[in-house]
Parts: sequence; C-alpha cells; structure tokens
Amino acid sequence: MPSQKALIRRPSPRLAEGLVTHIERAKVDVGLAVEQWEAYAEALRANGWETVEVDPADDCPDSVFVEDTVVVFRNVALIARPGAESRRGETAGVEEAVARLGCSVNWIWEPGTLDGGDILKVGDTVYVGRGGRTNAAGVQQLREAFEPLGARVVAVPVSKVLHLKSAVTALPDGTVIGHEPLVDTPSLFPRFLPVPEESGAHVVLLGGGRLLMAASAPKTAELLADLGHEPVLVDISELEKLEGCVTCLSVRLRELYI
Ligand SMILES: NC(=O)NCCC[C@H](N)C(=O)O
Repeated sequence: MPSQKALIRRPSPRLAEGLVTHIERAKVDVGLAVEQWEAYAEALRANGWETVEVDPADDCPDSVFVEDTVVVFRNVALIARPGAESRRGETAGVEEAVARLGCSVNWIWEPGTLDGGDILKVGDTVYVGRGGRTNAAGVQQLREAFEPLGARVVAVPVSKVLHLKSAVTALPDGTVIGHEPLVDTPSLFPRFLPVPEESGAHVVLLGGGRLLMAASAPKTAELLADLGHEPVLVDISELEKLEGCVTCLSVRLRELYI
C-alpha cells in the first residue's frame, strides 16, 4: 500500500525571527501562526493524510517550513543543504524522521546548496529552480541522485521569488500554474496556466481533485473550482509574512511503499 504520510514540523518559538528576502518584514503573531499551523495540519488529516511530526527545532526560526529540508523521489530522501546558513541546523531532525519512515537517505554536499522549495515534481519530471538558495552544484547533485532512479531533471531559472515553488506548482493533470509576473520562463513548461494571484500559484495536491490553497488567493480558487477542481482553503497569513506558502509546510510522502 502506498503511504499517505505528511511530514510537518511545529513552529519554533523564535518564528518571528525567520528570514525575509523578497518582501518587507511585517510583525508576526507567533500565537496566531501556531493556530494557523494546527489548522493546516488538521486540513491534511481531514483529507486522508496521516501527519508525522518531525521533532521540533526550537532554535531554528524557519523550521516550520519543513519542505525546504528534504526532497523525496521514490523511496529516496535527499537531505537538502539549505542555501541560507541559518537554516542548516534544520536537517538533522528531518534526516532522523525520514530514516525512521524507511526511506533510503542521500545528501547534498558542500559546495552544493539546495532548498526543497526549489523542487517541483510533475510525474517523473523533476523541475529544479536555480535561484537564490539552490546553486549549480546543488542542481548537479540532484541529477546524480535522482536520474538513476528514472527522474528527468529540468533546471529552471528563478530570480523574482524565493523558491521555484513560490512561483509555480502543478495541478493533478500536470498543468503548471503560476502568477505570470513572477515566473522567469513560463515557456519552459509544456502546459502553463496563469493565475491571478501570487499565492494562487501554490497548491498542495490532497488527492481526488482536492487542492489545499491559501485563503489569500480567492480569485484563483474560483478559477480552479470553475475548472473542476476542489479548493480547500486555509488561512496562513502569519506564515506568509515570512514568505511561507501552503506547499512549504509539509512534505507529502506519496510514493513510499511501507
Ligand atoms: N518552500 C518555501 O517556500 N519556503 C519558505 C521559506 C521561508 C523562510 N522564511 C526562508 O526564507 O527560508
């Protein structure tokens, strides 16, 4: 049976000190952020996902954005080497969690840097954003790790947002969606659908046509509902103040057979 597990990580009490790169810093209400994170986790569970909490990393302000620390393809978990030094302490706990779940573990090594938020999987195609956090050595190491497993790795420039998946994600049918002003090269994707809001570009595939999306993208939710999808909205406003998206708050383990 394929597993339906999702890794999540409780926000650090130091969350408000998290990094901000492409937007102005705004005051984060940590109590509200924790409530929003709990509602996000509940939405995953209500839609058939078993949530698995990685041990908290209270000294790492950005640790709630667990997606950035690992990329899973088939049964292999590639432990990232975050482009921001302040996030490197996040990976040890995640390595332990994926090993406990039965993944084979591999690593990005110095001088490579790679953030999980720069990876978008569409079937066996693995898009990787070469931007502020993922460097050329990281892209090369990703190829070496996943191409032997059947992945086709496609590198994509990212210059306008933090991560590739801040700019684009994909619908269940493989159509890539993005807010065009923030996508460097939409023509790189075989099917591209522009969406009207920045956070509308972020969808988590829950299964059965359901899409977990941020409440800050109501027009996109309407557009996608009109195309026969089923948006499930969650308010993550406090996490958005730190450039977080619905995608970066979990790692779905879809292909792990256990
Ligand atoms: N995958 C993601 O979009 N991650 C968001 C990370 C936000 C965090 N404040 C950072 O700058 O690393």
